[in-house]
Amino acid sequence: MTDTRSWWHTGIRLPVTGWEEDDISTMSTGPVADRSEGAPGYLVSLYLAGRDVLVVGGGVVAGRRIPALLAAGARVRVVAPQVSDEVRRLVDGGQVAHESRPVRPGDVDGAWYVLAASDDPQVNAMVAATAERNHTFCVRADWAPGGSASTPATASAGGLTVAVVGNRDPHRSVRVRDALLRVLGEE
Ligand SMILES: C[C@@]1(CC(=O)O)c2cc3[nH]c(cc4nc(cc5[nH]c(cc(n2)[C@H]1CCC(=O)O)[C@@](C)(CC(=O)O)[C@@H]5CCC(=O)O)C(CC(=O)O)=C4CCC(=O)O)c(CCC(=O)O)c3CC(=O)O
Ligand SMILES: NC(=O)C1=CN([C@@H]2O[C@H](COP(=O)(O)OP(=O)(O)OC[C@H]3O[C@@H](n4cnc5c(N)ncnc54)[C@H](O)[C@@H]3O)[C@@H](O)[C@H]2O)C=CC1
Repeated sequence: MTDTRSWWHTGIRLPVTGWEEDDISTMSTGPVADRSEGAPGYLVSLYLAGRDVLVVGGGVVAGRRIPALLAAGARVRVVAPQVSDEVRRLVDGGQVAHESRPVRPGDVDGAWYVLAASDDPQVNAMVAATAERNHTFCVRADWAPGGSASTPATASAGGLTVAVVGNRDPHRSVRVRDALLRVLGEE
């Protein structure tokens, strides 16, 4: 049995403790709405040194993003039943903590930033909705409008970092990022 609480600006009901499959139907639209209205993101640079970051899922997307989190000094905790060889190497090397099990809502507690990168949309929806309730920014890897943050295509050169984020077109963002990197090289 799960206690639920109305969530003020969407009416979505979120579990206060525990999480059952049945809860998902009440939250699967994710935290929502404004994103589809085309408002641009407000760009910031997160200083994550010593701060807890939760990564849900330990596959291809997690493996691509965790190195950048570690480079920023984040304390990365991966919760996933299985991890890729790349993530396994980071776990074995002591660079990230890993809990080998399905994620639970309480895992979001205390995180400054969350990556919902499992391959199960319902799980990502639960994680994004729980992060929303906690006022923790969250990227949802399978369906960006359901999250509250996006991962830009980035590169650093000459003491500058460029970040390109578009409208869910990562290949275009990568092309523009690479073009900007050439400009940085000439600067
Ligand atoms: C919106 C955003 C939100 C976020 O996840 O943060 C998002 C969303 C989604 N991406 C999807 C697919 C892919 N994305 C990539 C690659 C990258 N995606 C990245 C960022 C972002 N991706 C965010 C902002 C993007 C922007 O607005 O510009 C990059 C730039 C940064 C990074 O990941 O580090 C990185 C390039 C890194 C580099 O090369 O340097 C690849 C290629 C690959 O994996 O090799 C594929 C495989 C398919 C393909 O090839 O097209 C899907 C569909 C998932 C599905 O099919 O279920 C969604 C979901 C959706 O659009 O809702
Ligand atoms: N945003 C982006 O840039 C991209 C997004 N995607 C999307 O992101 C998702 C993940 O993609 P990949 O990393 O390629 O998948 P993957 O199959 O490599 O890894 C999935 C991970 O999720 C974990 N997982 C499954 N159920 C879980 C649960 N209940 N709790 C915690 N972890 C759980 C698995 O153990 C595994 O570690 C997919 O849904 C895909 O659609 C895919 C490519 C790029």
